[in-house]
Amino acid sequence: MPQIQIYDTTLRDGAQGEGVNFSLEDKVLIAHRLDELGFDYVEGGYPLSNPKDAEFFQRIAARPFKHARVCAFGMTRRRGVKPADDIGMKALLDSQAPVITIVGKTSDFHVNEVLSVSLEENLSMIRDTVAYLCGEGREVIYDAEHFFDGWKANSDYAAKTIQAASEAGASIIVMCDTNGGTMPEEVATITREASSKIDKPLGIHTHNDCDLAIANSLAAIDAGASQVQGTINGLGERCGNADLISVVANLALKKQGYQVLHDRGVAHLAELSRYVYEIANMHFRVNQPFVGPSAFAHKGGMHVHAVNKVASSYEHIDPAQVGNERRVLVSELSGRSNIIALATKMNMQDDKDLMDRVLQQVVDLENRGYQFEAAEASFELLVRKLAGTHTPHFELVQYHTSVVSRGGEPVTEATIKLIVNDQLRHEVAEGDGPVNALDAALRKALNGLFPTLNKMHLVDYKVRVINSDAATAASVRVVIESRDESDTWGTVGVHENVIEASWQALVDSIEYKLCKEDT
Ligand SMILES: CC(=O)SCCNC(=O)CCNC(=O)[C@H](O)C(C)(C)COP(=O)(O)OP(=O)(O)OC[C@H]1O[C@@H](n2cnc3c(N)ncnc32)[C@H](O)[C@@H]1OP(=O)(O)O
Ligand SMILES: CC(=O)C(=O)O
Repeated sequence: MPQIQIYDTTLRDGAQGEGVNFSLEDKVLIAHRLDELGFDYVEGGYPLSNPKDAEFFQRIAARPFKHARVCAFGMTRRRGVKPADDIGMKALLDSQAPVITIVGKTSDFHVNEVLSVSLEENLSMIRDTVAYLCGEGREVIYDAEHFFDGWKANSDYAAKTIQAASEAGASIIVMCDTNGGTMPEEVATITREASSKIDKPLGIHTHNDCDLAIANSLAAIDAGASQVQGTINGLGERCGNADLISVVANLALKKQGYQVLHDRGVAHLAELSRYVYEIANMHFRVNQPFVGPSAFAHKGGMHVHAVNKVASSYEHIDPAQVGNERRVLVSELSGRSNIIALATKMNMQDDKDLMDRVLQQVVDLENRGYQFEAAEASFELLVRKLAGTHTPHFELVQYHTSVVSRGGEPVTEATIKLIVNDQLRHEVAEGDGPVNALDAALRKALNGLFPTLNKMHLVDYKVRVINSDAATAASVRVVIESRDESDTWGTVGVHENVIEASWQALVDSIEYKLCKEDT
């Protein structure tokens, strides 16, 4: 079975994506995670570009990878300069990286119009650079920039560029669809043509400008490429690079005959994807294939009915194969099967009368603007309340919020009166806004009695107007996402008053946490 090398460039090409900015610490953490999961190459950055990228390689040298080879990225020598005198070469060698990835021009158009050198000088730049770095004992991977565009425009010249790199000692020639505009059938044809021109293996590096980066990567592999470059979650310049999460999952689970990473790596793809989003401080792409929270989320009543009988009826793989999980969503599109599937977690699925009442209540509440898809914790509390098994941990007597501005920064305050364990608790707190102040006052009133609340915090707060034609009398829906050390959960509140809607979602969030601790 051919082994396909997985080359990650999240830390270099991924960092070229808009809004992506990794600290040195972030880069080191991600790099080690990739190594643990069996990635073959990890490109750490461009040492000439900035001190952070240069330092990255020192950090990896101090704590080397177990499996992966670390690569430093750079371009061919500058025009008219000997490699030994080129500051780019010096930075690459100083990085001590055992692998150096060199990008060079393939397209005569780019050589003439962008680099502004003769076609011959570009060939010398490629040859000299690769030979010099190989002579210094490094493995050199050659990234042929604008490879497919160059090949279509002038295949003779494009072939000469990769022959120069190959003959100078590059270990692999990587065909780059730099502008992301190539179609899969062109990738396949050109890969076959290119492989007849050199006796080195080929790799593929694609961009997603036509939403074809993954298809193009797979097309090249089917046509004989043995390395695929890409990034976690498809981060990268413009529309991004090929998403290695999907590339790996497709190679390991959908296509026959390829070996990638090792089993442990494939089963941890969901975790890896979320880890990188978390470190990059980006939101998950909910419908991201294989690993997104919605990738195996079933909403339509007929789907859930079938999945409850045979999971494969609406799932192309078992979600556990990539470390994801099946979810059943509750909404106005639900049938009894959705409710039963969720109530199974609470062991209440056999109470048919209860299931009917829950379904009725969900449909009524959704009609009033509630949504339970992102508020599974509110749904669980609803089921417990209808079943008569929920004992609230506290009871509201009253809350009050105020915002006072005397021309400067407004001061927001909340007071709260609660009955907890038959005692009246009365607390006041300030906050950035009314919801933050309410949250602070509520915690003040409860923390002493329920210390586990210290471990929970709100991670997201969303407000949405749900019947906008009613102008200021419109209802709003508030969805709060909360987290503790092990779980994330969503709660919902709906009211004409945003504070009351927030309060409902806040109370559900805290009640859910306390119920979780009771069981
Ligand atoms: C397809 C890719 O993604 S390649 C990677 C792209 N990534 C980045 O550019 C991020 C890191 N880059 C950087 O930090 C900077 O661009 C540096 C340090 C590399 C260079 O900075 P500067 O010297 O200020 O040059 P600048 O970025 O303005 O322009 C690029 C220069 O490289 C030259 N160049 C471009 N490609 C190549 C190449 N393959 N070989 C040699 N020179 C090249 C250009 O002609 C230009 O030089 P010129 O101004 O003498 O014509
Ligand atoms: C090398 C590279 O990042 C590209 O050509 O897209």
